[in-house]
Amino acid sequence: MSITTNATIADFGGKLLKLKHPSKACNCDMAFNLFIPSSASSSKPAPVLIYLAGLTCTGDNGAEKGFFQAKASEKGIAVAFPDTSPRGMNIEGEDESYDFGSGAGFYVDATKEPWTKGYKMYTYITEELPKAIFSEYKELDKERVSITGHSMGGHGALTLFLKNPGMYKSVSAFAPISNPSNCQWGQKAFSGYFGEDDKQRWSEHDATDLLPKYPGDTDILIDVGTGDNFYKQGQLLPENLEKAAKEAGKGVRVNYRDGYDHSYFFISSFASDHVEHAAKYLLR
Ligand SMILES: N[C@@H](CCC(=O)N[C@@H](CSC=O)C(=O)NCC(=O)O)C(=O)O
Repeated sequence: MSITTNATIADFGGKLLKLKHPSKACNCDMAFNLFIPSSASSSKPAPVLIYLAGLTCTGDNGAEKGFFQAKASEKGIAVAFPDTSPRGMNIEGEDESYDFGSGAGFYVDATKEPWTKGYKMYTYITEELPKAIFSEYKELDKERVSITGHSMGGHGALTLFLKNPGMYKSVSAFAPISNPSNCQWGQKAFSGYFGEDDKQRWSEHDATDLLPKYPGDTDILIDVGTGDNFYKQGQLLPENLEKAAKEAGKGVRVNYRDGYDHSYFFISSFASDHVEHAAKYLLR
């Protein structure tokens, strides 16, 4: 699987690569960004933190506005910033709304036509992208991977971690969609990608349902802004995840950040805390 380098940008002592590769899962070329710290080498490979972005985003948003690289460079951690959906599938309705279709893959494998044609972001993030990255970049360590994400990407980070015990060393999230089966964004996405009636599958991609079933302890870090309009509208529902954690005796720490909104100003303000959280597990 070949990766094309479209740009190499000096960044916090390391390099930010703008990349593209053919994806079988998504049935199209997928772009992504990859930050490699200067400390990474084939004899001392760097661990990787995956950052999953939210609705309307590409792999550029986190790389250009998230401010992860400062702390990642200091800690010697690489950061991968994938896209949020396949692109250009020519499916009717694909570009009609910001919260479904292009830019809104929800990190699931669609089971409902016509979305099965390429909306396989779960397989892409858990299998295909890591395979491509680790076969190309010997300076990165495939045994040490953590995951984080924002909003829809926070949902992705939490569910991929909880569905795959051992795949990721740690998880954290910024303003995650924490209980998608019970909010408008999640209901629209799951109805479209899985069908309205397949509630079992909805539950298999819902962090609040998955957490109690996770084998073992968790140490999940979440930040949410109290000025976040999507939080106020009930799209995020972190309290439901906290309640599930309390009942199941799992570790989830939600920091409610006074006055912060849903934007990259919020993400960049707390990005270093999330890299530190990943570092605790990636570097031990
Ligand atoms: N256009 C939409 C709002 C879209 C939006 O706010 N997207 C967020 C993620 S929301 C959850 O996944 C985002 O990260 N946007 C990109 C950015 O650079 O800020 C609307 O009008 O409501």
